[in-house]
Amino acid sequence: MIDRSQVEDVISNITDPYLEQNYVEAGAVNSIEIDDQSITVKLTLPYAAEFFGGGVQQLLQSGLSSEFDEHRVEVVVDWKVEAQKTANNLPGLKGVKNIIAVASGKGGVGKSTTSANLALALKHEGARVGLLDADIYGPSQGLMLGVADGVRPEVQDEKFFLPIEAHGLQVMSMAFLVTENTPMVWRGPMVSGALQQLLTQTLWDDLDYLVIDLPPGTGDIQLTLSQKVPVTAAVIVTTPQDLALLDAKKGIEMFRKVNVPVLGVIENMSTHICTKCGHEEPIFGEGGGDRIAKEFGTSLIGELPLSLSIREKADAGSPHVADDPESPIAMMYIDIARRAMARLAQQNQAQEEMPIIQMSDD
Ligand SMILES: Nc1ncnc2c1ncn2[C@@H]1O[C@H](COP(=O)(O)OP(=O)(O)OP(=O)(O)O)[C@@H](O)[C@H]1O
Repeated sequence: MIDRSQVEDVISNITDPYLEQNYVEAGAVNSIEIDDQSITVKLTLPYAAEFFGGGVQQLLQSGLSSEFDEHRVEVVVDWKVEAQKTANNLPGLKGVKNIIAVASGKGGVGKSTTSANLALALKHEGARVGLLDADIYGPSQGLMLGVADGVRPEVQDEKFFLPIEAHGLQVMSMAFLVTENTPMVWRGPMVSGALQQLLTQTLWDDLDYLVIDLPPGTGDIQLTLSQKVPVTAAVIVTTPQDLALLDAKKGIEMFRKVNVPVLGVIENMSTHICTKCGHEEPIFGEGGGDRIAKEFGTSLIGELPLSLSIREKADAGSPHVADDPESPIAMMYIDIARRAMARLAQQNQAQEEMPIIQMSDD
């Protein structure tokens, strides 16, 4: 009779590319049932994996079937996103399991485009996702997600906003509340107050992830927001130029200072792909994102090319992942989303593994 440890041995030879752990050490094995004729393994991945889960199932199925060829092997893979601890143990937000803040050291690096595509990529894998445009100085998510001009969120009980649905995301933006005729002059404290109101007075409906597109920069506003908003973790968007990298470093340092875990760095406009011949060239230099990530003890979770279609699709209100989810560029965003989800899922694990420092009086 086969015993459980033999089955676990086979499973522990298979490493999840996003968790970078095998499925036994990742704690993903739910149950193993063995009898004379059959082996049934149930796995629960800690990140949304509507598509990727199928590949994992096949890998395990073939691995186990070839090892135990006298048995009928059945592998079932599902997924569940758990709420992770919030940074600084702030009370979480109703209806939201995890908040991912997307930040950049400076403006114009593609933070908003990346946030939109990242949110859509999380949704593509089956997660329930919200997107909060906190880029109060230049809110662009409404346009990018094709929300028609003049659309306003419904108000419930004279107190709560219902987020606007766009491409399957629950979206909220200050741009939905003001008109071109009522421009706002924001001062620091007003920004964080308004943003907190947007966050807490929106009725988010059972979200696995809320992506927050933060205002660019690493000044007081961003610092206050990172301390007051119950974020789970942050990602930093940068471009490969030296100056942008320098600012990205400041971003990482800022989150460190306020104890917000950084899931990693996304390098945008990494290379240029020629629309005529398809040749790919690193016009802004190579490997910068990777270097700063390593220098600051985090990692590069993805690179995106400078691509005309990324800009065109975003400008047209239908970002790449929504418009062409099977394309190589959409796959890059989806890959980044999976890596971010996997890192996030490992937050509590990492915290649990941290040594507890005992203080004594003597
Ligand atoms: N990978 C890319 N390839 C081509 N164009 C891109 C890419 N990423 C973003 N863009 C374009 O670059 C411009 C700036 O992008 P975006 O608004 O997302 O930047 P941002 O960092 O959010 O800017 P800000 O901080 O000023 O709000 C947009 O026109 C967008 O379509």
